[in-house]
Amino acid sequence: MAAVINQVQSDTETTTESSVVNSLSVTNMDCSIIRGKTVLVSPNEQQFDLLLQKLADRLNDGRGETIYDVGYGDDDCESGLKQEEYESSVATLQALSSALNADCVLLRLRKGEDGVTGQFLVRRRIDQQDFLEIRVAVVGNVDAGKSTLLGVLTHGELDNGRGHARQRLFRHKHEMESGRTSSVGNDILGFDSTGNVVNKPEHGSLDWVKICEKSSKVITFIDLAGHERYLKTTVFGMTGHAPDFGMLMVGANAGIVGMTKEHLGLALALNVPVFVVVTKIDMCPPNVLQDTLRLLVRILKSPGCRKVPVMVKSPDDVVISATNFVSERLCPIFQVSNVNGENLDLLKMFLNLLTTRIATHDDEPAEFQIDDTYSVPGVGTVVSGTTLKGVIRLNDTLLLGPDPLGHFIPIAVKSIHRKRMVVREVRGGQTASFALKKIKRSQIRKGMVMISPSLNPTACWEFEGEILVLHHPTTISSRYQAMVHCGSIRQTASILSMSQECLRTGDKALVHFRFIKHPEYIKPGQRMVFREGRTKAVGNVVRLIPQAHPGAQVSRSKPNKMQAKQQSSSVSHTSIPAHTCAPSAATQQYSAGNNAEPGFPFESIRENSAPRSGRKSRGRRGGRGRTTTATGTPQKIIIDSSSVVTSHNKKL
Ligand SMILES: Nc1nc2c(ncn2[C@@H]2O[C@H](COP(=O)(O)OP(=O)(O)OP(=O)(O)O)[C@@H](O)[C@H]2O)c(=O)[nH]1
Repeated sequence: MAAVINQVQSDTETTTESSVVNSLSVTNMDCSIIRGKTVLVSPNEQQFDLLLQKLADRLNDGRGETIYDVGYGDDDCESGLKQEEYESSVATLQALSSALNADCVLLRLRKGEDGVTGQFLVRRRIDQQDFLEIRVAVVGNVDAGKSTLLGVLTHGELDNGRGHARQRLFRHKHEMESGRTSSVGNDILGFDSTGNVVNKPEHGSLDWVKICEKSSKVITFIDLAGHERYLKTTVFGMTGHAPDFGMLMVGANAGIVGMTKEHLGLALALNVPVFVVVTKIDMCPPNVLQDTLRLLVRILKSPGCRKVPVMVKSPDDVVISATNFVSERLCPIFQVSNVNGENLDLLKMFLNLLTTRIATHDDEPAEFQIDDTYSVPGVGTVVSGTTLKGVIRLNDTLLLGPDPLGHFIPIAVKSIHRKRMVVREVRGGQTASFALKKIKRSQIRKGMVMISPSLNPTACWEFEGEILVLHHPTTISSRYQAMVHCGSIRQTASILSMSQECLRTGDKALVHFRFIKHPEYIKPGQRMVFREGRTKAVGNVVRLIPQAHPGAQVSRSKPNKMQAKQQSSSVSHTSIPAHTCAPSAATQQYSAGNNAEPGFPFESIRENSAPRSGRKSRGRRGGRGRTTTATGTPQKIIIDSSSVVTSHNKKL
């Protein structure tokens, strides 16, 4: 055994990881010889090769990292090794890891009656050009401590309780003055291959390129606004920035107030797994903290939410919750203080163990959604966004569009940046900025895409979506105009017809939408959420209507009853082609939740006694009751009504 390990260790010095794996003559893996709890104790050469191949596959699947169990048999009752067996197993795992240019770190050691077991993080060592990227959307009510926590995590300095740590994160003068986040901001936290934080602020600011160069994994926090006034921006951050996870922040003293449930509902609707961070435990009386936690647990367990809350209090809890977090049902809860630093280590450890949810789809044609545009002096037009599929390389020519006429134009990628670092390629799941050749910024808008020409993209004016109304104060009927958010698309659309005459809270319907300004690039299967004031409906795109063209005008007059019946029956009887999508699990979950509890998933649970701090929902121009509707995930839809017509034909 020792000879095998020594052989592999000396190999490592002279061979690269790929050559080691390629040199393995493991064609048809017979995994039966590497089963059982003792397989790592003293593997023969063939077993070692198979173990190496298996670990390499697991690292590839996990984009450079995996959690490895030592001493566990195929059956739980078989687990546990003698101390010396365990030590030999760990030595083998270390040899396997270093043969693959990876580090191996103990996460959890258990000594039971049956023997010793361990869980290890195996992570590839730093590649200066590549790192695993995880996006975490940070949501929660105003003053929950979102910006403060990000300042503390990324800059490594505690807060003074009066907003010291958040100052570094604000992007606008008015944010510094008011202490309120109003825009979508990004902050990064890098971890090296052994799980240590690499952020080292120099003169108070962070050098993103240095962080990325030293990191095997980078967490990007999408810092969103807590105030109701900026909900539209927050929704855009959740839909357009494709977060892997949501971090819901709750101030321990204020409790579940204001936008907390709204943001939780939004994450649920978008199928984004959520973990909760309760802040300010240093200044919160124990009975108030207990009340907050009790209410939080009740909300998470409620029929509309159906989560399994887990209080994280020790490193073991972190490992258990992180390894099971892929399932959207688990909801870890952390209790931290940004002032005295209590439990921040547990949170960092959890962040270090998060794994990406978006598959790379490297072999598929490239798709990139644009969420922002810039004009950079000396560089030209720059677009930023998320690569949804495929690989985009320097000098690739992609199709950019759709323009107002629905056309896509060829465009060459002049340079690529990932987190301000110059790179030669980006792949699915990664955010990036591209400098584009020969195009003006004014020709590009958020919501456009850059697509591989092989996809032959077409723009769409009209589509059908299946929606479930979670809550609406009155009814939604045809001619309802609302803003649709779909991935990074944000545009007003009209409802042309519905499978029901009107929709009320708890209703599910097939709805025919039409964009009012320009066509968009959307696809069946995209998640949809409707928002009106607060999150009220979810759904997904079911079918695109290709024959619709810009000349087709949206009928503004209310159809008579007969027309409405005809319209509704034509929609409800529309046959859905094979390529269209079945209702998503989330829609069904909401549906189930709503059967039990019509309306907003948590409507029946009363907030705690703390008063709501948010203002009344008002439009940007202060108009009364400007309503909004929404949709969401890989590409999500949110409808934000600019004029809502009730069943009595009155504008709200
Ligand atoms: N004592 C104490 N104060 C905290 C803690 N976390 C944040 N604060 C304070 O709470 C206040 C609000 O924190 P912010 O980080 O601005 O809250 P926010 O959630 O980002 O608010 P918006 O950006 O408006 O959504 C600041 O004065 C912080 O110093 C904590 O753990 N303990």
